[in-house]
Amino acid sequence: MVTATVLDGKATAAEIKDELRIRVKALAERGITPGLGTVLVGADPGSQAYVNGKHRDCAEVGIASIRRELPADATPQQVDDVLAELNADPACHGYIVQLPLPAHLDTQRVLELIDPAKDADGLHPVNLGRLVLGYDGPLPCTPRGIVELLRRHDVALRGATVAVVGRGNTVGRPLGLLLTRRSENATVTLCHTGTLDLASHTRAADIVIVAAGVPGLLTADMINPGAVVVDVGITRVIGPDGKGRYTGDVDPEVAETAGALVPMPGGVGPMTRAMLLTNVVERAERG
Ligand SMILES: Nc1nc2c(c(=O)[nH]1)N[C@@H](CN(C=O)c1ccc(C(=O)N[C@@H](CCC(=O)O)C(=O)O)cc1)CN2
Repeated sequence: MVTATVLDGKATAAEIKDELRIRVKALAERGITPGLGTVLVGADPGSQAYVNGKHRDCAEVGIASIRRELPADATPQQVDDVLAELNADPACHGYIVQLPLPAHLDTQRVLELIDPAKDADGLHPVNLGRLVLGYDGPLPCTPRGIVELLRRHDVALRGATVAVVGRGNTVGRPLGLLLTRRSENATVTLCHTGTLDLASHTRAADIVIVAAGVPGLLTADMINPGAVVVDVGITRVIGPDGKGRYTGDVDPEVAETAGALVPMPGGVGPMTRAMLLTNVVERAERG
């Protein structure tokens, strides 16, 4: 039985898109149409679906879409050329390279070729460095989406103890940085595969955010009753019926012990998409 309050990321993302539509109209009055570019290498069905979703979102709020697709066996030079073209295109205010890239491409090298000013995902080392230093810049979309969702649902971060499970560069590590900024002022424990006795850290936390990519990792006995739990995990598993489905890092029984739950699906994913649009609109507003 779900007794936790469900923090609905889909509904909150819809609210944010309504707000963005108004900001995009104001930009149109100044003769500016924000443009989001996507670079997709290969034909992974999941990645194709995410990229399609991003362009649907753009159409909903009035952002122009710029799509670039390369075959799975694209050479590093072909990728470099596409990035150079988007870096130079004034109609493109920000763009993303859909991850994961095929194994023969060096992801870090590719991300470093993005003009930091057009880094809509906030994953360029310059922008991660700005986050470390507390300077303004595009923020990574998933961490930003989590903080925004908690803020809009009045989950107090100031003084809260937060256990973040996962130290990846796209979610866990930047999320720890975001939550410990002066404006958020949470106290964070960043847990990872080297953490001894994970449950002792999650049980001590007011808020537990799980981004480990391990289905069902967080079980009900690992949290303080009433804690706020955020499921960031999204792993494709094959069910007993032989069909693929996505599963989160939080065991369903957690919903009986947690005070509030950000579920998967319908939580962090839609917020990630909304933050991508926000990063592009902010960039266009800065001119
Ligand atoms: N360049 C990037 N690549 C990837 C990112 C990213 O932020 N930037 N994140 C993921 C994929 N992703 C966006 O690209 C993404 C994944 C899932 C969702 C989402 O809304 N999921 C749904 C559930 C699954 C579904 O219905 O398809 C949900 O949580 O409700 C949005 C975006 C890896 N690559």
